[in-house]
Amino acid sequence: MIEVNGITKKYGRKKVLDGVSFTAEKGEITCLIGINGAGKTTIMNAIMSMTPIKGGSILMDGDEIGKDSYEKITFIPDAITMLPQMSIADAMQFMKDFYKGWNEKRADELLSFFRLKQEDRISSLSKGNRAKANLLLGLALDVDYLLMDEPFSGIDLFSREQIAEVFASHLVEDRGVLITTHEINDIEHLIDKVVMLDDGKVLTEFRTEEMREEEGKSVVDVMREVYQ
Ligand SMILES: Nc1ncnc2c1ncn2[C@@H]1O[C@H](COP(=O)(O)OP(=O)(O)OP(=O)(O)O)[C@@H](O)[C@H]1O
Repeated sequence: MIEVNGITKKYGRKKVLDGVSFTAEKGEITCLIGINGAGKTTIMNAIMSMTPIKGGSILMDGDEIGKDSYEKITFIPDAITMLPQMSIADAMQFMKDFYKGWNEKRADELLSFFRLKQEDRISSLSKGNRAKANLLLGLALDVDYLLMDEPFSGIDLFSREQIAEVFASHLVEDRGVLITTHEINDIEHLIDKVVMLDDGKVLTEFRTEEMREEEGKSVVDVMREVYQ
């Protein structure tokens, strides 16, 4: 489990995270929802130790996050970080050379699942295929937790559906997924837990099934109540 306990972050005098706490369990998809500037990316960066936090703590499976955590977690940013002149095959080879946890079998499976061609250059890919290649590179790593920043951002309906399908498949298996998204409609049925943020604070945190069964509300219903 990833436990975020009361983290605080300031940029200059501006408090961008103000005592944020939530948990993300293994085997579940947890979704961070919030309007632009709510603090979603800053939380992801804090979990990956890419930005220092001022107060609070972040634990993974009971231990404070540190350099050993990188064996267990990966961050898939909203844009592919590979050089444009690389082919998908080059990018996969790069990952294989640099990451112990590269799972070649899963990478090949993802390649055919997304119908990507190894020989295609990153620069020649459509936005949707670039997002899929980006996901492939992260999902093929044998880690327990996957952090994904806006995997659906700016891509067409069919690509979004295909990406959503991967979340429901064995390719994610029993790993813990923490995702930020605005495109809640495509994955609402797949999400186990929602954390709604505004202005650096958690407004509400709930399990989607409980919300549906006990209050008869969808995630979008709760979003309307909370943000409007
Ligand atoms: N390097 C930085 N320097 C100063 N302020 C920053 C920096 N990075 C982020 N911020 C501010 O921190 C706040 C939270 O930003 P963050 O990117 O985490 O939000 P977000 O919820 O991910 O937004 P978006 O949906 O637009 O990606 C915003 O007000 C942003 O302007």
